[in-house]
Amino acid sequence: MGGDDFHKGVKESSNKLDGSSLKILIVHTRWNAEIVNPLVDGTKSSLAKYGVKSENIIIRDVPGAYELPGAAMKLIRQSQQESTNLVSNIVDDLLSTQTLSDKANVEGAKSGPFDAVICIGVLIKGSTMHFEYIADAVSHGIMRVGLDTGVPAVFGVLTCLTDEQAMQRAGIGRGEDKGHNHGLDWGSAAVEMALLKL
Ligand SMILES: Nc1c(NC[C@H](O)[C@H](O)[C@H](O)CO)[nH]c(=O)[nH]c1=O
Ligand SMILES: CC(=O)[C@@H](O)COP(=O)(O)O
Repeated sequence: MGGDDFHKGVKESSNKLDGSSLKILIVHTRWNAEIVNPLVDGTKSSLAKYGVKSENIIIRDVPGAYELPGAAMKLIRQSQQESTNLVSNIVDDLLSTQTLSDKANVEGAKSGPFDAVICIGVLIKGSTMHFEYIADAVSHGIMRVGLDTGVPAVFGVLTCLTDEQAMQRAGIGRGEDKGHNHGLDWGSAAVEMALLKL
């Protein structure tokens, strides 16, 4: 597989997606950084293409893929708690004399909870069953993050049998055909799911 084969099933939304109001979390691994970093770059460029402001893209890193679901859950819960605290502060101010805008007005980055999370990592099969167990746990874990928090969670973890397979899917293949950077698809999926409504 190569070239256009990778995203045969990926279809951009037919709707015009405006991500300018969104706050997106990216959690990526430090394992296989030489492949993960291009995937993060592809994701960021896709988010920018849909209007997501750079100050509203929050990026954190973890050791490996196994840490992705826990980190995403922890950071989303923190953002939701901060949002709750902000609302209660505003209510307190409504009861006092302070103006609402003094509290609600946050310079720069958008405050409040994340609108989507993108978990990025690269698993490459070794000589034991470690790969299978991590891949299974991480895919179910990231699904749990989305379902338990209500924040759309994009599965940005490559599960590859060889380095070249991973490099191709990060758009940095060794041959003439560099492949397709799947981060481009993960960014658009995050924006589309963040904006999904009735
Ligand atoms: N082999 C790979 C790992 N292994 C490390 C685990 O993800 C985890 O960090 C460790 O077991 C401690 O909990 N991680 C990757 O992201 N990619 C690999 O290929
Ligand atoms: C995905 C992995 O954990 C894998 O790279 C570890 O390699 P091994 O199975 O040879 O220990």
